Parts: sequence; C-alpha cells; structure tokens
Amino acid sequence: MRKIRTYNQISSRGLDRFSRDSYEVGSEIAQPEAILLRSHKLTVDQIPDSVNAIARAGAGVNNIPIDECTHNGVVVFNTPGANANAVKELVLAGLLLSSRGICEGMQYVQALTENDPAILNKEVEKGKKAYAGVELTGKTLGVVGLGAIGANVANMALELGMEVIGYDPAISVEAAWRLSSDVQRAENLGALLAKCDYVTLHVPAIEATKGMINSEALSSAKQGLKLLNFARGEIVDNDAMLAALEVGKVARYISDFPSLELLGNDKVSLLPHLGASTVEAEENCAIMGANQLVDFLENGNIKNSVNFPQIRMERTHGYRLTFANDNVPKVLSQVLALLADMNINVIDLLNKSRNDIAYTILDIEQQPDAQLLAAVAGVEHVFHVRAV
Ligand SMILES: NC(=O)c1ccc[n+]([C@@H]2O[C@H](COP(=O)([O-])OP(=O)(O)OC[C@H]3O[C@@H](n4cnc5c(N)ncnc54)[C@H](O)[C@@H]3O)[C@@H](O)[C@H]2O)c1
Ligand SMILES: O=C(O)[C@H](O)COP(=O)(O)O
Repeated sequence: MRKIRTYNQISSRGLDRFSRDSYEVGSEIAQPEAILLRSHKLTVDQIPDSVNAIARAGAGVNNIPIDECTHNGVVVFNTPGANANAVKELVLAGLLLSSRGICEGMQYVQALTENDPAILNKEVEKGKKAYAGVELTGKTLGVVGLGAIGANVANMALELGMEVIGYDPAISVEAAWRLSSDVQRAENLGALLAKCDYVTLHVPAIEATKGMINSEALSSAKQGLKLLNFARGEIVDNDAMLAALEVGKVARYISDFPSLELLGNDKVSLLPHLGASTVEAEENCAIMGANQLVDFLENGNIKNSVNFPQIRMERTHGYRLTFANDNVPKVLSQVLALLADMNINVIDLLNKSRNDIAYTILDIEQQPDAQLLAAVAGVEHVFHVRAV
C-alpha cells in the first residue's frame, strides 16, 4: 500500500482519487510516501525520508521548505489556477466593501430597536446618508501580479467598466495570453500606485515581494487609495500601512490575513483567509493535487511542480526507474554506461532539467533490483533514485 499523509481539511473529491486498494490516506499516517496539504506550515522534521513528493492543494507554497525538499529529491507540486476564480470573486466583494458602506450600514440597521414600521423606515432613510459610497465604474484599478488570479481580476474589472493597470515584471507567456489587451502596463510599482484608486495584490510571498508595500511604496500612492490584499500578509508592511491609514493616504485596507496590529482599526477590514474557501475551489485544488501525486507516484511523471522540471513519458512494456541529479555534464552517460555494463537494455528515456537539477525517466527491460538502484544512486551527483 502507498501511504499519503494529509494536513488540513482536504476535499473528499480529491481524496477519492487515491484508490482504496492501493492507497492508505489520512492525517495520522506514519512514514508516508507523499504529503497532501493546504496552508499547514510544514517543517523539515515533518518530512521523513520516506517522502518522495508533497502536493499543495492551492497556489502559495511559502508554507513548505522548498529548498530542503529540492536538496533531498522531494518533488513539490501546487495547483495553479485551481482556486483563481474563488479569489477573483472575493476581490470583487473587497472592491465593493471598500467602496460602499456595506458592513457599517448593516451594523447600523441591526442596531435599530424601533417597533413602529413607519418610524423604522424614517430612521433607515435618515441614516443611510452616512453610508453612501462611490461606484467602481470609471475608477482605476492596479493589479500587482498578473498570474492566474491577477489576470482574472484584471479582466473582471474591465467588465465592470474600470480602467486597469497591471504590473508584473515576470509575467509568463500563458498569463500574458489570458490577459485582455485593454490592461495597461505599469513600468514599476510606484508608477502603478501613483495612478490607481484601488490596488489589488496577487503576487507570491517570496523574498522580492515581502514588504513590497512599504512606506516608500505608499508614499507614491494616490491620496485615499483602497488596497486589497488577498495574496499574503507579509507582502504589506503593517506599520507602514497603519501610518498611511492614519494620514488618509490609504482610505481602506482589505486583507485576507489578520494580524494583531491590524485588529480593531476601523479602516481595516479583515477576513479569515477565505480567498480559496469555496466548495468549487477546494474540490478543484484537491483533485488536481491528488491527480498529480498519483501520476508521479505511479509513473514518475511531473506536472505543476515548483522545484522540478515538467516531464511526462508514456509507459512502455518495461520497468521504470527515475533519478534526480545535479544538473552537470556526464551524469546520464555514466548511468547509461552502468546499465550497459550490467547488460540491461534501455527501452526509452526522457531527461529534463530545471535550474540546478535534472530528472530522468528510464524504462528498462529488467526489473530494477536493490543492487541496480544502489549502483545508480552511487553515481556522482545523483541524489535521488526510485523504482516506479
Ligand atoms: N487568499 C487566498 O486564499 C489565496 C488563494 C490563492 C492564492 N493566494 C495567493 O496569491 C498568490 C498568487 O496566486 P496565483 O494563483 O495568481 O499565482 P501565479 O503564480 O499564477 O501568479 C503570480 C504572479 O505574480 C507575479 N510576480 C512575481 N513576483 C512579482 C513581483 N515582484 N511584482 C509583480 N509581480 C510579480 C508572477 O510573475 C506571476 O505572474 C499565491 O502565491 C498565494 O500567495 C491567496
Ligand atoms: O495559496 C493559496 O492557494 C491560498 O492561500 C489558499 O489557502 P487554503 O487552501 O489554506 O485556503
């Protein structure tokens, strides 16, 4: 039986992808071959040597120690785009919440104690002026990060009649294809902030983005900016944000990532990390993550990994082994020479690389035994070998 250790609540539609005959899946499993999780902050000591793969049912992988995984040959997957629509819809709610007195108006109505319908109606009509807002149509939205979510948000905002300016220095070709040509391009973050009434963040939490919304960035913002953060808390410097709210530079901060210093500020609206919490997104992410794990564990194929190359080879009639190595010359030729010396015929092979690592799928005539696996593992620069 293959063992999968789960963390967090994973949709049963995804867990059903692991056939009961071949997989044992649960949150108490010891020595798993793979881990399937959502936002659980995974520590190195929670990744035993038995683990070959980790799937994040979601987009952000800042809760996984990627470098250590790569070093140990552990393939890390995420599920790009699987929850993008859910986040886009909540961004729409965020835009409306920051524009109209929706929550405040609801609180006002809820606090009314009047029993007479006519007087109640009078109070409603008298009170509403305190909660008037502005419309989105005609305003300018800045979208920082134009990947799966950002592109969806940008296109949606155009349909709402907003002007849209995007900033993404590392935009992928696929993301650029998804984006409407009506989205204007900002050369840098400061230029975007200077022109926008609303800014929404959709970048991953990486070194380059942590604290990118700091006092310097906010100083270039238009007075009265409404900032939406459905990306990660650490992308915004909260002290700088509180100072900008104090002087009205930022009129409203909507964030999916509560933190102590933000609690209780009436210009800040906090949600409990709800961006991807829809039935549909949870199912999409769990199904995609589980499918990727199954294909990797059973065939060695890799799709949507954040640390290993994309690779897929059709099964042949032979036996399969896979290995990962430092991306340096002569490793593959040494493994092939070793097979030749052992008189083992190769049926098919595929080799791909990504940055510093290479990964090979090799179909051979003979079932790989412990001696062969140890011999491949012994080739200099090979750091992970698996019979699949
Ligand atoms: N609130 C939630 O529940 C929720 C749900 C899904 C994703 N997220 C967060 O949103 C992030 C984005 O998700 P996605 O699915 O769109 O990911 P994605 O990988 O499709 O898109 C991220 C984009 O950010 C761009 N980018 C990277 N560095 C940048 C920088 N310095 N400046 C501007 N752009 C930069 C990348 O080029 C890419 O196009 C995730 O990493 C995650 O942290 C949050
Ligand atoms: O990065 C993501 O996909 C989101 O933050 C969703 O996280 P969750 O799966 O824990 O809701």
